Amino acid sequence: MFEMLNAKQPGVFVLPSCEMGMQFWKEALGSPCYLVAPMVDASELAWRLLSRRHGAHVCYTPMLHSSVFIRDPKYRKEALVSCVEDRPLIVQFCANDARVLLEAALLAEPHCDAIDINLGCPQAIARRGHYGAFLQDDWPLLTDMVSTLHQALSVPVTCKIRVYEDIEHTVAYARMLEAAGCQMLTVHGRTKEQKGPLTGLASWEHIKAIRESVSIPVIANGNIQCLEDVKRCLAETGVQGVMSAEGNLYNPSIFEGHNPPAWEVALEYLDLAEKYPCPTSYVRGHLFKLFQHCLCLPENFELRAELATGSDLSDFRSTVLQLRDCYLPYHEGTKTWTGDTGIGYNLIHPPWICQPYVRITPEEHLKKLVEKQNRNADVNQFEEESGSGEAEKENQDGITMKRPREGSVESTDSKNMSKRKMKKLRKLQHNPNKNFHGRRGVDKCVDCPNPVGSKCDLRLCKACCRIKCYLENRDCAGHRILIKTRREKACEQRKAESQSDITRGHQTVQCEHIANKGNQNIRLDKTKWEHAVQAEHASAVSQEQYCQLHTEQKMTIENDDVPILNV
Ligand SMILES: Cc1cc2nc3c(=O)[nH]c(=O)nc-3n(C[C@H](O)[C@H](O)[C@H](O)COP(=O)(O)O)c2cc1C
Repeated sequence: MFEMLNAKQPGVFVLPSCEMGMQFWKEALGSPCYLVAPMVDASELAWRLLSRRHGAHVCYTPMLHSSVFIRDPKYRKEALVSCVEDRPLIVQFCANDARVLLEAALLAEPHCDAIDINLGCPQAIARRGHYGAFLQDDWPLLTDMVSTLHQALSVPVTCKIRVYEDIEHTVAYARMLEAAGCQMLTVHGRTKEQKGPLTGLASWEHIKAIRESVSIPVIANGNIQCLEDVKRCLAETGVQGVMSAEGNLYNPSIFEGHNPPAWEVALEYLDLAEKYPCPTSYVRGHLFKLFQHCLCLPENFELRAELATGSDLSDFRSTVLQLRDCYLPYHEGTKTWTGDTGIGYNLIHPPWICQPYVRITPEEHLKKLVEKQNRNADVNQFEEESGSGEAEKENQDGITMKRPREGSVESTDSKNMSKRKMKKLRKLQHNPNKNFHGRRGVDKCVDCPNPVGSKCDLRLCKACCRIKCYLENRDCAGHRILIKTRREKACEQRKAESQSDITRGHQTVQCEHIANKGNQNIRLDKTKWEHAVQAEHASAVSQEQYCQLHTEQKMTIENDDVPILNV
């Protein structure tokens, strides 16, 4: 057998990393086939233990931030809670610096069986932080990170990746990681563009191609909703194991091939969460997923609100027990379930049974979007013709705006707000926390039942205060809301710039380019946006100002998730 020198213990010979990988999968992990994915806010200790009781062989921690992990002992303590039953355990980090990652991994290695690097996160936050799937084209950096861990750690380093569209390129990527010292590779068979409503199906073809080209163990991820999918995936791709995320969240017994009533696993989970506490938001998130179909039924809207506002485990337990009391007679057959959920789609099982969450396909999503746009266009045309509701008008800057209905949030001072902010404000205005009935010693906000900000002169909660400040152009020192100050600052800056007539003609062209995009959120190239943030204090920078200040720079208008400049 081929052997090589061990850098950690000179004079000792070790297996090459590919063979170490197989040995690691067999001996340290116990030849696992069923793996529970790393999941932010969801694969916490209590959930991992529940999943292990129901067939999971290996679990991952949620993704941890390597740089925060090394500098913040509190984060470290809270992020890495485990116990003896919680093995084999893989700790996942995101990172973009080999030294920082190594420092974090050295702190975590005594508590786990391997360190995983997240190379699959496709979210905007990963783009901004430069980690996850946004590192997939920086092969020298990845080689550095993987090889640094491989040489210095006493536990193996593993990676979780997404695929490229091109199979050959994907295979080359996997081989590069293997050569750098990665000892197990989890392949999520979707590209980094396949996310949110465009998630679609994962490609097992890509996973199979990787499996056939590397010698380290490969774990398949994507399209796993039930045990039949697991078996099919193992047979079709030849991988060593299969990882589930959403399938596991909606049915923690997925690997047992069992679909239990939701209250059974929910009560078991609540017991575990009592023993191994975690933030209530995680518990609430799990219960919402377990009872997703029941909570969509109109007769359960009150229980749904109860779950949304529950503040401790006893509140959650009470909601679960009420749901159980409601559906147990149907489950036991003493009452007859008609099978009509009235929620507009068909379920494989009755709604109280844990079952997969089936997303609409990207094609359906796009079709719906087009239909919605057409409907909106019809409404706008009707309103314009009849002179009612929203119609388009031009503001002083020549930007086309929707004319708002009177009395709505938009009606007062909306031209400075982005669509996203408007949506948030509208939501807050219409959905204050109606279930807050006041806590002892805490006054209610003047405008809604939420608790008042203790330092707010207006006697409002933060959400209402922000709305008031937007509408009345004011600041709130207590809530540290600086709307008036920022607007004034922006105004002064604009005035100063309009006095300067350098490259005036060029500026006009650029401004038109921006203005022609209407009052939509315009997505700008990240580095330029960051430059704008640093140089001109983002919140005070409008698109127009940005444009004036950067006339020479060619702006990229992207169609992807990057920070948004608010007008
Ligand atoms: C709630 C949630 C949190 C996630 N957090 C992480 C994470 O921390 N690290 C990671 O690599 N992937 C994360 N993912 C992605 C999953 O690990 C997995 O790759 C993806 O959901 C596809 O698997 P599935 O089809 O079984 O859901 C997360 C997914 C979900 C649903």
